[in-house]
Formats: sequence, C-alpha cells, structure tokens
Amino acid sequence: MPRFAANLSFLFTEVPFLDRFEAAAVAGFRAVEFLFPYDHAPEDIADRLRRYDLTLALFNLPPGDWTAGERGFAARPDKFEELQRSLHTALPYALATGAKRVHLLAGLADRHDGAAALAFRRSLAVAAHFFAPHGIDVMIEPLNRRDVPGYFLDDFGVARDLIRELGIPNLKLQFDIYHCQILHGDVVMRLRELMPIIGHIQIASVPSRQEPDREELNYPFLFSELDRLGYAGFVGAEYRPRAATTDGLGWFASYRAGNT
Ligand SMILES: O=C(O)C(=O)[C@@H](O)CO
Ligand SMILES: [Mg+2]
Repeated sequence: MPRFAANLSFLFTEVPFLDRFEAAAVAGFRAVEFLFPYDHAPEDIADRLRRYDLTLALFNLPPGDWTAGERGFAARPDKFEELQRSLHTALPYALATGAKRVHLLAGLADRHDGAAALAFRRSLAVAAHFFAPHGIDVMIEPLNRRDVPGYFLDDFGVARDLIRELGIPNLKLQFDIYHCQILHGDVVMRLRELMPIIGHIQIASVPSRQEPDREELNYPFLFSELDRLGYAGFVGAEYRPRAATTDGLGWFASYRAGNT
C-alpha cells in the first residue's frame, strides 16, 4: 500500500502553515511534504514533525523570487552562485527535519539552448554531491508546459536520459503523475520503465489538479500498480482541494489505516 504524504503547500491551507502539520496528522497522514519552508526556522518545522509524529518526505530547494515568476535556477548559467547558496540554505532544514529528499528546480530556460543544458548538468552534479554525504537524494521533476510555460525540464525522457548518463546514485526522478499524464500520457508504461530511478511520486486528478478520485486517471489502479512494482517510497498528495481539504479525503479513507 502506498505511503501517502500530504503536501502542506496545497492541502490544509485553511490554517496557517505551522498548523497544517497537526491537521494532516489528525486526518490520518503519517508523512508530509511541502514546497518551501524558508519563512520558518528549521527547528520550528522539526518541532511540529516531532509533536505529531510525522515524517518529512520531501521539500524544494529555494526557487529564487517565486512571486516574480522564478522557478529555480539549475539550468541558468547566470545564476550558478545563487544555486550554490541555495544548497547551503536548504541543508539546515534537511538536517533538522531528517528529510531524505529535496527537489531541485530547473528554472525557466530554453531546453535546446546548449549553455542552459550544460548548466543544468553541472547543477545536478554539484547538488547531488553536496547532499550525498548526508544521505539525502536530489530529485528532478519534469513540469508540464501549460502550468509552467518556459520551464527547462518539460520532458520525462530528457530527465531519464540525464539521470542515467550522470549515473550519480542519489540523483533521482520525481515522478508527478499529474505532469506525466499532461505531457505524455501512457503513465503505467512509464512507471514500469522508470521505477529504478524514481525517488518520489506525486498525484492529482487530470486535468483539474484536484482530488485523485475522478477525471482522466484511475488512481486505485495506479496505486495497486505501484505495489506490483514494489515502490516503497512516498506518494505526495499535491492537489488543490475542490472545497475543504477534509471534505475531499474520501480517496484516502481506504488507505488511511495502513499508512504507517
Ligand atoms: O508543481 C509541482 O508539481 C511541484 O512538485 C512543485 O514542487 C514544483 O515547484
Ligand atoms: Mg509535483
């Protein structure tokens, strides 16, 4: 049975960020993830995790100025120093919380631009080697072009080839099923092919990015496929609830008891 993590940047937004940990625990989650913890001290986040007996599955490295549209800088040759600083910003959060996965955002850049491609490879290697001594895996996640126009990493095949070519053991794929379905479809065949390099999975309905209980994808089938494939990692619930978060947790009810 998949181990679900509530994404606290998307779910339980009815309450302030630090109160979402309790809300997730009360709803039956044993793990959480979120985009950015940087408005809070690492100790405050670690305290909430301890208090509610939650595992932090994943968080993102700093993205730059998110409200101004920045989406990271791994593929930005002009922002290599910022990328290096971002690793040092994130590390205390990972150490304080015990998180074993971080997501490295690629940034907005042309995938066919040679300098951007080179910068991306270098950033992946630098980030993976930076986190390796701490037992932390670095994820890269292809994002669909409709939600994030101009994002450098918008193809699962490109991500796969890069991870395989670089061959760094703690560099892995963040397989967001929502993005995969929009970009390529054929989700099950891709899960089967890519399982050896997948470090984290996320879910949402397609196309609305809401609860994984209707629309294009048959999530109960996908969850049992993850079991058949022996996936032992986390599945992040990264969707925008249609109404109150707790009203939309019907999809989770039958998994709740087994979510240890
Ligand atoms: O948008 C997504 O999907 C994510 O997982 C985010 O972390 C990208 O910023
Ligand atoms: Mg995602």
